Amino acid sequence: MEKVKAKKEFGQNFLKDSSILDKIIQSMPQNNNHIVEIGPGLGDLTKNLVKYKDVTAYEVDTDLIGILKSKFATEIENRRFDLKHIDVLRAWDELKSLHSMKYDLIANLPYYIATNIILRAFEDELCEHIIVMVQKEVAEKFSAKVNDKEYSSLGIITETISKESKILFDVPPTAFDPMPKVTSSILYIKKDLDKKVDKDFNRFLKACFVQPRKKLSKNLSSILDKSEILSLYNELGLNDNLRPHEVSSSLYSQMHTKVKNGRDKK
Ligand SMILES: C[S@@+](CC[C@H](N)C(=O)[O-])C[C@H]1O[C@@H](n2cnc3c(N)ncnc32)[C@H](O)[C@@H]1O
Repeated sequence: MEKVKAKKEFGQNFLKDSSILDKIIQSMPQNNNHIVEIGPGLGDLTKNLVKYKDVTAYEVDTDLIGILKSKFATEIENRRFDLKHIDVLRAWDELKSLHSMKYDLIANLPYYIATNIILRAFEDELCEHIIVMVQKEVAEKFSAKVNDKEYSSLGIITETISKESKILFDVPPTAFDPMPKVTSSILYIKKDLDKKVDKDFNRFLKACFVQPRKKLSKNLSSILDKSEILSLYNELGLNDNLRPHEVSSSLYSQMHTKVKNGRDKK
Protein backbone atom coordinates (compact mmCIF):
# COMPACT_ATOMS: atom_id res chain seq x y z
CA MET A 1 0.00 0.00 0.00
CA GLU A 2 1.09 3.58 -0.68
CA LYS A 3 2.77 5.40 2.20
CA VAL A 4 -0.02 7.89 2.68
CA LYS A 5 -0.95 9.24 6.08
CA ALA A 6 -4.73 9.67 6.30
CA LYS A 7 -5.72 13.26 7.01
CA LYS A 8 -8.34 13.74 9.71
CA GLU A 9 -9.24 17.23 8.48
CA PHE A 10 -10.42 15.72 5.18
CA GLY A 11 -12.33 12.86 6.85
CA GLN A 12 -10.05 10.24 5.32
CA ASN A 13 -10.98 6.65 6.21
CA PHE A 14 -10.02 4.45 3.30
CA LEU A 15 -12.30 1.52 2.55
CA LYS A 16 -10.19 -1.62 2.37
CA ASP A 17 -12.68 -4.50 2.67
CA SER A 18 -13.12 -5.96 -0.83
CA SER A 19 -16.41 -7.69 0.07
CA ILE A 20 -17.92 -4.27 0.97
CA LEU A 21 -16.55 -2.77 -2.25
CA ASP A 22 -18.21 -5.64 -4.18
CA LYS A 23 -21.52 -5.04 -2.40
CA ILE A 24 -21.44 -1.33 -3.32
CA ILE A 25 -20.80 -2.23 -6.97
CA GLN A 26 -23.67 -4.74 -6.92
CA SER A 27 -26.01 -2.00 -5.70
CA MET A 28 -25.20 0.26 -8.67
CA PRO A 29 -28.39 1.09 -10.61
CA GLN A 30 -28.68 -0.61 -14.02
CA ASN A 31 -28.93 2.44 -16.26
CA ASN A 32 -26.90 4.57 -18.66
CA ASN A 33 -26.17 7.33 -16.17
CA HIS A 34 -22.66 8.67 -15.70
CA ILE A 35 -21.02 8.12 -12.29
CA VAL A 36 -19.79 10.92 -10.05
CA GLU A 37 -17.61 10.00 -7.09
CA ILE A 38 -16.79 12.50 -4.33
CA GLY A 39 -13.49 11.86 -2.57
CA PRO A 40 -11.85 9.02 -4.54
CA GLY A 41 -9.06 8.90 -1.92
CA LEU A 42 -6.59 6.18 -2.91
CA GLY A 43 -8.92 5.00 -5.67
CA ASP A 44 -10.08 1.64 -4.28
CA LEU A 45 -13.78 2.29 -5.00
CA THR A 46 -12.92 4.21 -8.19
CA LYS A 47 -11.01 1.18 -9.54
CA ASN A 48 -14.18 -0.90 -9.30
CA LEU A 49 -16.48 1.83 -10.67
CA VAL A 50 -14.45 2.51 -13.84
CA LYS A 51 -14.70 -1.17 -14.79
CA TYR A 52 -18.40 -0.60 -15.48
CA LYS A 53 -18.95 3.08 -16.25
CA ASP A 54 -17.29 6.41 -17.01
CA VAL A 55 -16.48 8.26 -13.81
CA THR A 56 -15.93 11.88 -12.82
CA ALA A 57 -14.34 12.30 -9.39
CA TYR A 58 -13.86 15.35 -7.16
CA GLU A 59 -10.92 15.25 -4.74
CA VAL A 60 -9.75 18.12 -2.52
CA ASP A 61 -6.47 16.67 -1.21
CA THR A 62 -3.49 17.72 -3.38
CA ASP A 63 -1.36 14.82 -2.06
CA LEU A 64 -3.86 12.28 -3.45
CA ILE A 65 -4.17 13.86 -6.88
CA GLY A 66 -0.68 12.72 -7.98
CA ILE A 67 -1.32 9.16 -6.77
CA LEU A 68 -4.68 9.01 -8.56
CA LYS A 69 -3.22 10.46 -11.76
CA SER A 70 -0.58 7.77 -12.02
CA LYS A 71 -2.88 4.95 -10.87
CA PHE A 72 -5.53 5.85 -13.46
CA ALA A 73 -3.24 7.16 -16.25
CA THR A 74 -4.79 4.80 -18.85
CA GLU A 75 -8.39 5.58 -17.86
CA ILE A 76 -7.65 9.32 -17.87
CA GLU A 77 -6.13 9.02 -21.33
CA ASN A 78 -9.10 6.97 -22.59
CA ARG A 79 -11.44 9.58 -21.08
CA ARG A 80 -13.10 6.94 -18.91
CA PHE A 81 -11.98 8.83 -15.82
CA ASP A 82 -12.11 12.60 -15.28
CA LEU A 83 -10.37 13.77 -12.10
CA LYS A 84 -11.24 17.21 -10.72
CA HIS A 85 -8.96 18.74 -8.11
CA ILE A 86 -11.35 20.93 -6.16
CA ASP A 87 -13.45 21.11 -2.99
CA VAL A 88 -16.75 19.61 -4.15
CA LEU A 89 -18.82 22.23 -2.30
CA ARG A 90 -16.97 24.96 -4.20
CA ALA A 91 -17.54 23.07 -7.45
CA TRP A 92 -21.28 23.06 -6.72
CA ASP A 93 -21.19 26.82 -5.99
CA GLU A 94 -19.54 27.43 -9.33
CA LEU A 95 -21.24 24.85 -11.54
CA LYS A 96 -24.83 24.13 -10.38
CA SER A 97 -24.30 20.48 -11.42
CA LEU A 98 -21.36 18.11 -10.99
CA HIS A 99 -21.84 16.73 -14.50
CA SER A 100 -23.32 17.82 -17.81
CA MET A 101 -25.65 14.80 -18.12
CA LYS A 102 -27.75 12.65 -15.81
CA TYR A 103 -25.56 10.94 -13.22
CA ASP A 104 -25.55 8.74 -10.11
CA LEU A 105 -23.49 9.78 -7.09
CA ILE A 106 -21.59 6.83 -5.62
CA ALA A 107 -19.13 7.58 -2.84
CA ASN A 108 -17.65 6.88 0.53
CA LEU A 109 -18.26 10.39 1.81
CA PRO A 110 -16.07 12.46 4.14
CA TYR A 111 -18.30 12.37 7.25
CA TYR A 112 -17.67 15.97 8.33
CA ILE A 113 -19.63 17.31 5.34
CA ALA A 114 -21.76 14.27 4.41
CA THR A 115 -25.15 15.84 5.29
CA ASN A 116 -24.27 18.98 3.39
CA ILE A 117 -23.18 16.97 0.33
CA ILE A 118 -26.42 14.95 0.25
CA LEU A 119 -28.51 18.14 0.53
CA ARG A 120 -26.53 19.68 -2.33
CA ALA A 121 -27.07 16.50 -4.39
CA PHE A 122 -30.83 16.93 -3.81
CA GLU A 123 -30.59 20.40 -5.41
CA ASP A 124 -28.50 19.13 -8.34
CA GLU A 125 -31.11 18.47 -11.01
CA LEU A 126 -28.92 16.01 -12.96
CA CYS A 127 -28.21 13.74 -9.99
CA GLU A 128 -30.65 10.81 -10.03
CA HIS A 129 -29.38 8.17 -7.58
CA ILE A 130 -27.39 8.74 -4.39
CA ILE A 131 -25.56 5.68 -3.04
CA VAL A 132 -23.24 6.82 -0.32
CA MET A 133 -21.42 5.58 2.73
CA VAL A 134 -22.16 7.79 5.73
CA GLN A 135 -22.25 7.51 9.50
CA LYS A 136 -25.11 5.12 10.44
CA GLU A 137 -27.00 7.82 12.41
CA VAL A 138 -26.95 10.12 9.37
CA ALA A 139 -28.25 7.34 7.09
CA GLU A 140 -31.04 6.64 9.60
CA LYS A 141 -32.12 10.28 9.54
CA PHE A 142 -32.26 10.49 5.74
CA SER A 143 -34.18 7.21 5.42
CA ALA A 144 -36.50 7.62 8.45
CA LYS A 145 -40.27 7.32 8.00
CA VAL A 146 -43.09 8.99 9.92
CA ASN A 147 -43.29 7.93 13.60
CA ASP A 148 -39.68 6.68 13.64
CA LYS A 149 -37.82 8.46 16.42
CA GLU A 150 -35.18 9.56 13.86
CA TYR A 151 -37.84 11.23 11.63
CA SER A 152 -36.77 14.84 11.20
CA SER A 153 -36.58 17.55 8.56
CA LEU A 154 -33.91 15.49 6.72
CA GLY A 155 -36.24 12.48 6.32
CA ILE A 156 -39.12 14.72 5.26
CA ILE A 157 -37.05 16.61 2.68
CA THR A 158 -35.86 13.23 1.36
CA GLU A 159 -39.43 11.91 1.07
CA THR A 160 -40.64 15.00 -0.76
CA ILE A 161 -37.99 14.84 -3.49
CA SER A 162 -37.45 11.08 -3.84
CA LYS A 163 -39.15 7.91 -5.03
CA GLU A 164 -37.28 5.66 -2.60
CA SER A 165 -34.87 5.96 0.32
CA LYS A 166 -33.43 3.14 2.40
CA ILE A 167 -30.35 1.79 4.14
CA LEU A 168 -28.80 -0.99 2.05
CA PHE A 169 -26.42 -2.39 4.70
CA ASP A 170 -24.18 -1.44 7.61
CA VAL A 171 -20.39 -1.37 7.47
CA PRO A 172 -18.25 -2.00 10.58
CA PRO A 173 -15.25 0.21 11.47
CA THR A 174 -12.92 -2.73 10.71
CA ALA A 175 -13.61 -2.29 6.97
CA PHE A 176 -11.56 0.94 6.95
CA ASP A 177 -7.99 2.11 7.40
CA PRO A 178 -7.75 4.00 9.68
CA MET A 179 -10.80 2.69 11.57
CA PRO A 180 -13.47 5.33 12.30
CA LYS A 181 -15.03 5.41 15.80
CA VAL A 182 -18.53 4.84 14.43
CA THR A 183 -20.50 2.30 12.42
CA SER A 184 -21.27 3.34 8.85
CA SER A 185 -24.15 2.54 6.49
CA ILE A 186 -24.75 2.60 2.78
CA LEU A 187 -27.64 4.95 2.11
CA TYR A 188 -29.65 4.58 -1.14
CA ILE A 189 -31.85 7.37 -2.49
CA LYS A 190 -33.64 7.38 -5.85
CA LYS A 191 -34.64 10.95 -6.56
CA ASP A 192 -37.81 11.94 -8.40
CA LEU A 193 -36.35 14.25 -11.03
CA ASP A 194 -39.73 15.96 -11.51
CA LYS A 195 -39.55 17.30 -7.94
CA LYS A 196 -37.53 20.36 -6.95
CA VAL A 197 -36.12 21.39 -3.59
CA ASP A 198 -38.32 24.10 -2.04
CA LYS A 199 -36.12 26.23 0.23
CA ASP A 200 -39.11 27.95 1.85
CA PHE A 201 -40.52 24.51 2.78
CA ASN A 202 -37.14 23.55 4.25
CA ARG A 203 -37.13 26.71 6.40
CA PHE A 204 -40.66 25.89 7.54
CA LEU A 205 -39.52 22.38 8.57
CA LYS A 206 -36.60 23.85 10.50
CA ALA A 207 -39.07 25.82 12.61
CA CYS A 208 -41.29 22.73 13.08
CA PHE A 209 -38.34 20.72 14.46
CA VAL A 210 -36.62 23.48 16.43
CA GLN A 211 -37.27 21.46 19.61
CA PRO A 212 -37.92 17.95 18.24
CA ARG A 213 -39.33 16.41 21.43
CA LYS A 214 -41.75 19.31 22.19
CA LYS A 215 -45.28 19.57 20.80
CA LEU A 216 -45.39 20.70 17.17
CA SER A 217 -47.83 23.50 18.11
CA LYS A 218 -45.22 24.87 20.53
CA ASN A 219 -42.56 24.92 17.81
CA LEU A 220 -44.95 26.57 15.37
CA SER A 221 -45.44 29.45 17.79
CA SER A 222 -42.07 30.84 16.65
CA ILE A 223 -43.53 31.59 13.19
CA LEU A 224 -47.33 31.75 13.73
CA ASP A 225 -49.55 33.41 16.31
CA LYS A 226 -51.98 31.40 18.48
CA SER A 227 -55.06 32.00 16.32
CA GLU A 228 -53.20 30.97 13.14
CA ILE A 229 -52.06 27.71 14.77
CA LEU A 230 -55.60 27.02 16.00
CA SER A 231 -57.18 27.50 12.58
CA LEU A 232 -54.40 25.44 10.90
CA TYR A 233 -55.02 22.56 13.35
CA ASN A 234 -58.82 22.83 12.88
CA GLU A 235 -58.63 22.89 9.09
CA LEU A 236 -56.35 19.84 8.96
CA GLY A 237 -58.01 18.01 11.88
CA LEU A 238 -54.78 17.77 13.88
CA ASN A 239 -54.47 16.86 17.55
CA ASP A 240 -52.73 19.46 19.71
CA ASN A 241 -50.55 16.75 21.32
CA LEU A 242 -48.81 15.84 18.05
CA ARG A 243 -44.99 15.79 18.20
CA PRO A 244 -43.01 16.84 15.10
CA HIS A 245 -41.94 13.26 14.19
CA GLU A 246 -45.57 12.06 14.17
CA VAL A 247 -46.61 14.15 11.14
CA SER A 248 -46.17 12.75 7.63
CA SER A 249 -44.33 14.60 4.86
CA SER A 250 -47.55 15.05 2.84
CA LEU A 251 -49.24 16.62 5.88
CA TYR A 252 -46.24 18.93 6.34
CA SER A 253 -46.60 19.94 2.67
CA GLN A 254 -50.29 20.75 3.23
CA MET A 255 -49.46 22.75 6.37
CA HIS A 256 -46.78 24.68 4.50
CA THR A 257 -49.13 25.51 1.61
CA LYS A 258 -51.73 26.86 4.05
CA VAL A 259 -49.13 28.88 5.99
CA LYS A 260 -47.77 30.31 2.72
CA ASN A 261 -51.25 31.20 1.46
CA GLY A 262 -52.00 32.89 4.79
CA ARG A 263 -48.74 34.82 4.53
CA ASP A 264 -49.55 35.94 0.94
CA LYS A 265 -52.96 37.28 2.04
CA LYS A 266 -51.40 39.52 4.70
C1 LIG B 1 -13.90 8.63 3.62
S1 LIG B 1 -12.65 9.06 2.45
C2 LIG B 1 -13.05 7.99 1.13
C3 LIG B 1 -11.87 7.65 0.27
C4 LIG B 1 -12.09 6.55 -0.79
N1 LIG B 1 -13.19 6.86 -1.68
C5 LIG B 1 -12.34 5.22 -0.15
O1 LIG B 1 -13.48 4.74 -0.18
O2 LIG B 1 -11.40 4.65 0.42
C6 LIG B 1 -13.22 10.67 1.95
C7 LIG B 1 -12.49 11.30 0.76
O3 LIG B 1 -13.09 12.61 0.51
C8 LIG B 1 -12.05 13.57 0.28
N2 LIG B 1 -12.62 14.90 0.62
C9 LIG B 1 -12.76 15.46 1.84
N3 LIG B 1 -13.33 16.66 1.77
C10 LIG B 1 -13.57 16.88 0.45
C11 LIG B 1 -14.15 17.97 -0.27
N4 LIG B 1 -14.59 19.07 0.36
N5 LIG B 1 -14.22 17.88 -1.63
C12 LIG B 1 -13.76 16.76 -2.28
N6 LIG B 1 -13.21 15.70 -1.64
C13 LIG B 1 -13.12 15.74 -0.30
C14 LIG B 1 -10.92 13.11 1.17
O4 LIG B 1 -9.68 13.67 0.82
C15 LIG B 1 -11.02 11.59 0.97
O5 LIG B 1 -10.32 11.20 -0.17
